[in-house]
Amino acid sequence: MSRSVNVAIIGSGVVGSAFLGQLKNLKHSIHFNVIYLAKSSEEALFSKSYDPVDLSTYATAPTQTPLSLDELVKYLKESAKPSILVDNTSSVAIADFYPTFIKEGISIATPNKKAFSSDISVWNEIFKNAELPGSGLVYHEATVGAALPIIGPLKDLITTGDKVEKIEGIFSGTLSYIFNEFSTSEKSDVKFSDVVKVAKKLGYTEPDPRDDLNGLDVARKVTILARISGLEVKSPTSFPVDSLIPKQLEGIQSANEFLEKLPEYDSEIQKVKDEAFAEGKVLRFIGQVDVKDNKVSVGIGKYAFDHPFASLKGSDNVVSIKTQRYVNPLIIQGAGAGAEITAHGVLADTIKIAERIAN
Ligand SMILES: NC(=O)C1=CN([C@@H]2O[C@H](COP(=O)(O)OP(=O)(O)OC[C@H]3O[C@@H](n4cnc5c(N)ncnc54)[C@H](OP(=O)(O)O)[C@@H]3O)[C@@H](O)[C@H]2O)C=CC1
Ligand SMILES: N[C@@H](CC=O)C(=O)O
Ligand code: NA
Repeated sequence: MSRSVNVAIIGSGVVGSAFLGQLKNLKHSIHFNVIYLAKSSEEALFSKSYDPVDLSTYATAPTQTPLSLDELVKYLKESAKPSILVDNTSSVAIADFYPTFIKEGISIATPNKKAFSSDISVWNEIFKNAELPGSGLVYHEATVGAALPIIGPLKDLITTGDKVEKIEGIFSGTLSYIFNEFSTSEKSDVKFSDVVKVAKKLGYTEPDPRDDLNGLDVARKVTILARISGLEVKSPTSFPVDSLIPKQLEGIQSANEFLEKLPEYDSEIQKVKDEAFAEGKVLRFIGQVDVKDNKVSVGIGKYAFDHPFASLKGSDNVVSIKTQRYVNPLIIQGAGAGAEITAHGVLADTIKIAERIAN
């Protein structure tokens, strides 16, 4: 008989619905039995008898109120098979519950950065519990650079005895696009506020572009990489993070009003771009982890026209990892955001877990 696992999925937004599509079409020797699907915080599909959720009809099938997280733990523990929780939300409440899921033997695959990049106490509890006998596994490759292989290879290097010296990269698909368009090796008069508006129109930004421009998303990714590399980063606000939101616009309520007023501040960032251009450099929004000097930072950096970061295209991410073994840094580059790209990273993690726990 083929091996199988039970799967509980939370969230069916941009990444979640792509994940459900890929899982529906998955061909694998292990059977993935979806016994719980919370489509949103209001609607869930599950049954007391653990009948599989039909992924062809989930969008229109009748729903129930989701289980509380305590109830979900109980429901999964009482199912006859090992279980994987796939968290495709950005919920802090769910992230704060990861230590409990793991302690109770439920494994986690997720692109949700919150648990790994908030207060260090949650991180410590997750990885302390993951060492307990019978605990669940935790895979979160898609929390940095979507499916790009960053976390897995970094952990492999460290586990096998390498020492990370410096990690530097462009970790935001949105800010990559914005700076790749705004600051180029060709002279251009394109305005920062216009590029932000186009990025929003193309669907690259968060619904409120300030959630990209404030640098916090990059700070979260950098926090994760710094912690894996051995630095005790307290939180994503415990180190310098440059915000691209002009000080004068910080108090504004609506995203639309913010976008209307942003052109008034174009000259500030234009000046920085022109100065860089005069030096033969472009601007890029980068995250840096300097393990040797115990320093983490997020902000605008200047790179020579012939530097690999300067020739980045579209919304690609790029990460440079310098270690004792990789004296010439290991460079990982490619799409670091998007529904299908992120979903396949989460599904690949789900499969990796299943290969270890299915019975
Ligand atoms: N989009 C991308 O390119 C990338 C995304 N990620 C990460 O992936 C995660 C998902 O992103 P994305 O799909 O874009 O975000 P969305 O906002 O599109 O989707 C999140 C979904 O989660 C649902 N949700 C929130 N809380 C709960 C809950 N308690 N129970 C059930 N459902 C809930 C929301 O529904 P509702 O609000 O209606 O309850 C929403 O549909 C995030 O953590 C994001 O940071 C990572 C890499 C790239
Ligand atoms: N908004 C993020 C998406 C995933 O983390 C990005 O632009 O990279
Ligand atoms: Na990744």
